[in-house]
Amino acid sequence: MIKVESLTKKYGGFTAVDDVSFVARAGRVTGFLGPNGAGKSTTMRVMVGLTPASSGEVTVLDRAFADLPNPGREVGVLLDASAQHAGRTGREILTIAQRTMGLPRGRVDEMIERVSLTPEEADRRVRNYSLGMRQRLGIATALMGAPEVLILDEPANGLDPAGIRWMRDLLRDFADDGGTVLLSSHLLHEIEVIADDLVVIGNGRIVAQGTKAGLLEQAGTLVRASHGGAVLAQALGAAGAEVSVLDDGSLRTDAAPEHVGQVALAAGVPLAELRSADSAGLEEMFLELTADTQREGAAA
Ligand SMILES: Nc1ncnc2c1ncn2[C@@H]1O[C@H](COP(=O)(O)OP(=O)(O)OP(=O)(O)O)[C@@H](O)[C@H]1O
Repeated sequence: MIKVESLTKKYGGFTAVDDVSFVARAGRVTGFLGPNGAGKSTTMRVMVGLTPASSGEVTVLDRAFADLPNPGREVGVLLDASAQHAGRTGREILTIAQRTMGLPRGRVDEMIERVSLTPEEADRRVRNYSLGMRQRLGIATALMGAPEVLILDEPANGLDPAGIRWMRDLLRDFADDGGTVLLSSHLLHEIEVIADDLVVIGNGRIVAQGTKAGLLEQAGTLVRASHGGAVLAQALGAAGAEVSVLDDGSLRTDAAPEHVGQVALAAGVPLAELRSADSAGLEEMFLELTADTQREGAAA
């Protein structure tokens, strides 16, 4: 389990992480989601003792990371796949990790195989690795000590579609075996398939958190009128529903689809589409929640 309590991180006068609290539980994959610069990496860096907190605290398995006697055996960390000595081979990097953690030598080959690097690739210098190969090497290092917790910053970066599926399966199995997985992404679709819980951050603040199912429910209903969208929005508002207008002119509302259908019928508005919000609805909600932090000013 990872517990973040009222964490604040300031760089001079700038608050990168602002009173953030959440828990990543054992047996579950927690997706840490937010646009570029939202504060995900900073939170994770504090988590593993690379950056001191300005206030608040983070515990991993009920202890501060610095107090874990052999951290690699308890927490697997992948923050920056490129932060490796470029002149070393993948095998050398894994061997250093294996020795530091006091593990049997055979563990290196086991991990190389686990992340599907070929022996020839493992003997190549990291400067010649593709980004996807670096990620695989980083995941191999993180898994080396058979930890209970995985903390991964944007692990899907650079992986091809088959690699992304491979990683999903790996993380799913890890959580199903009772492990805790926290993984960050700026792309909802990248983690929503695998995450059980989501923590959404924007501008250093948590803007939503909960189970994926609960957040999907909150994402409500999507409705698109053939014409008369404004009339429908007004009628839904008059019926006590919350309504927001999306970029394509469709509406997102907290009213149930059945209720929306009744309101549309009463208002004489023909519908082109009516459905419970699925992942597209979650994406819209994510964009709305973090709208003021999106550089492109996306969302309604
Ligand atoms: N050492 C530092 N000094 C000053 N500001 C920093 C420092 N490290 C991070 N920041 C700022 O803190 C904010 C949060 O950065 P962070 O890297 O945590 O975001 P992120 O959510 O991981 O973004 P991305 O998805 O782009 O990786 C950014 O505005 C960043 O510029």
